[in-house]
Amino acid sequence: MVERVKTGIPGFDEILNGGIPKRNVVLLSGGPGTGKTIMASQFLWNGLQMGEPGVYVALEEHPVQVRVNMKQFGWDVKQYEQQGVFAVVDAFTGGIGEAAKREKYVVKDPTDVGELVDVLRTALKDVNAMRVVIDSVSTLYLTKPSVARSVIMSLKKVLSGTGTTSILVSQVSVTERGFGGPGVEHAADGIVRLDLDEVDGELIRSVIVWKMRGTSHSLKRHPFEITDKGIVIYPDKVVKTRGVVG
Ligand SMILES: Nc1ncnc2c1ncn2[C@@H]1O[C@H](COP(=O)(O)OP(=O)(O)OP(=O)(O)O)[C@@H](O)[C@H]1O
Repeated sequence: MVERVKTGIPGFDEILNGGIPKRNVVLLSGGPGTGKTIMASQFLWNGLQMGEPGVYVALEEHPVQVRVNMKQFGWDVKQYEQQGVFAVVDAFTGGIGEAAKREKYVVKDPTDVGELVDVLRTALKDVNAMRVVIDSVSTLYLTKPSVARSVIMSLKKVLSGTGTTSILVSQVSVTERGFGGPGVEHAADGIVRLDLDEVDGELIRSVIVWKMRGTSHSLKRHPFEITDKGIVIYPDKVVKTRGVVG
């Protein structure tokens, strides 16, 4: 039987038939404001509650902001950082600024994937990470799409070498049907896509598991909500092209 990592996100483990197969590198893809960062943070926080250490690689936001954002959902990671079971890798500031000086894991040149991999490897080892989030991988190849696959493969090597299960956040534009480009999509073990669609004058959130190596899973598009406790997916409901059918 395949070993699984429970996301603990209400409804998500159900549509994954029990959770993400261990060691999978999952691309979490979606347009702006679809809930990628919240879902990825919730995955890490739930891991901490289950005694599974984690690492958050911040490429899009200041590490201080990452902690503030998580706290808004009641996910205060401070004590876990102090205990050494959670780490934020700062791949955002380049070490510039007063707040950045207090960060333990800093990537001096965030465009240098080699340096990022080295700092990540240290953080993974220090906290004995079982879960990792990279938010977002798109930042690493935005200006050079041709290197996307090699970037993902370098990350995959360090991640699978340590036995972690990971979520790589992938940003796509509102109109894009794909998940972040062919190199990335084929290299990932799983693809989960979040969407935000206007239906009858209202934005509807939905999630679909496009692929997940090592398991069967729901092939349906399920509605979800963002609450003040995080994401809640409705596994018994399906979103059709227009409107929600219960
Ligand atoms: N407490 C909350 N309750 C309900 N919805 C919220 C709450 N906080 C944030 N949201 C919703 O979540 C959205 C942001 O989610 P998130 O930051 O995860 O998006 P994202 O997919 O990472 O976007 P981007 O790629 O633009 O960074 C907001 O636009 C808002 O609609």
